[in-house]
Amino acid sequence: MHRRRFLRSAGLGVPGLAALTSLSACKVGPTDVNAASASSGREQVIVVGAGISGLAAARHLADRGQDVVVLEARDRIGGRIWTSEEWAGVPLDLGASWIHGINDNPIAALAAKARARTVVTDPDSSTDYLPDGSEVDGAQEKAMERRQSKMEDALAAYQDNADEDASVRSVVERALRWSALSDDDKVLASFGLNDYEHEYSGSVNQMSALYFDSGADIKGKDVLFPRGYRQITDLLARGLPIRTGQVVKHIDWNSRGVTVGTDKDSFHADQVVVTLPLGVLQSGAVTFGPGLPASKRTAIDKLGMGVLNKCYLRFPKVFWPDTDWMTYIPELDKYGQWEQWINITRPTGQPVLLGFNAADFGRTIEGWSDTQIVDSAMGTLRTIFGSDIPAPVGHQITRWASDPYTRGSYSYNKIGSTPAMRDHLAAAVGDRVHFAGEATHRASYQTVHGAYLSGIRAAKEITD
Ligand SMILES: Cc1cc2nc3c(=O)[nH]c(=O)nc-3n(C[C@H](O)[C@H](O)[C@H](O)COP(=O)(O)OP(=O)(O)OC[C@H]3O[C@@H](n4cnc5c(N)ncnc54)[C@H](O)[C@@H]3O)c2cc1C
Repeated sequence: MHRRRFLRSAGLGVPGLAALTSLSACKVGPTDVNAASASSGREQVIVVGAGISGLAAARHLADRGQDVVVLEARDRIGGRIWTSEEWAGVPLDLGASWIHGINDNPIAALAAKARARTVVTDPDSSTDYLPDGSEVDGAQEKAMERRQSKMEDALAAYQDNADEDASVRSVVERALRWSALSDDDKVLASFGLNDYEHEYSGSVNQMSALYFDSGADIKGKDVLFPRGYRQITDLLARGLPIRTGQVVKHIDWNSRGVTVGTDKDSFHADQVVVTLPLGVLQSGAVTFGPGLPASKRTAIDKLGMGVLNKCYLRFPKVFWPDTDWMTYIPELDKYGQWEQWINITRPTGQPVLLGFNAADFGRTIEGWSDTQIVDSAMGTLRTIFGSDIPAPVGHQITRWASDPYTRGSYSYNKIGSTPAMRDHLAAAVGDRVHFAGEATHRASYQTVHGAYLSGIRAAKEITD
């Protein structure tokens, strides 16, 4: 989730529209994705995974006349794009919400093609609350901005001068002379550290100070989809042969071709595009024969898979301000808990709040029951808005780290990793096995557009 309100970001620029594939020349007519052929014949290309990168690759290949089949473990497409229809008339995104930076963003072009309505959210439209629930005033906000600039300057100086990596936390604590800070100052600085965790999904104890922000800068406004992000994946998937409920177990290749074995079938093709999330690759749930090159195995081991979880709460009425964001600065013993909230009322017209939890706390609460999570969220909301606020009438909660088909939310740069490792992750093996997915995009990892562009890149390795 990219929301740099207090912090400046530096970067390289988002890749342009050139890669946007044509949607007009579907090779196969419109079909229900689940109704694709049940045979396991030989295709030219197998795509593993029906997330945005796999769909982008398959779309590109099918539009250029390749026989392609997409194998997807889940009973739905979209992967980390997942629009819940559980509450009638209120589609909610449990994975990605935003197009981050609409300027030159291929997803913005797809949204226009899908005629999908978007709503801008403004990181500066925010109400911020202190540990006791009182609102941050102008002077306090200025002080926070100064502190956070200091943190960012310390990290930038480290990147310029250090030749050894260290954690974001250790560099910041050293620069702020942590042990000499008052508890109040530590509370504010901790809030700043957790902001990095919400942006990059890794723990600041493990995030690389040298490379945590190595990705591209976000250009333009952030927009979200009141009718859900699935409009984008549905558009890309139209007419593609997609086999859902196929859990890939092994991918083997030799000079004659590729065999992909699932829990049900065996598929054969000339080439395969693998879009398994980094967390799945790390888990070893899918084996590769005759084995992956050492550089790719190192990249899989060293890059980090972070966590960002969502908790939607639906109330009988609105009791919060009409800013897009609300932030809460907790006491030190509640580090990282319920610090960031977004007001879903404006996009949906419904009294719904969305609370985020990232990194360690985001991971910890996956072991809690829904009731425990909602109680914990309500504790923070009651501190801010008082004990007489209504109880929620519904909730929807994600547990991305426990999900066997992603094992985390998105990749981040962990101590010991380097940006070049993303290129190693992306590299084809033996001209038969191609790799895509958000973690393989050096400039725009962590994003939908990065994943999309990686799928196009992998497909072009086959067609160009
Ligand atoms: C909570 C959350 C919020 C986010 N917010 C944003 C945002 O606002 N904006 C943004 O740009 N990005 C956001 N992201 C990141 C974005 O969602 C991802 O970068 C992007 O969707 C990843 O696409 P992908 O194709 O690489 O992977 P995925 O979408 O994960 O696709 C991989 C596919 O492979 C399938 N698969 C896994 N294992 C197997 C197997 N063994 N056999 C067969 N299939 C398998 C999975 O089911 C999945 O469908 C968010 C992510 C999360 C989790």
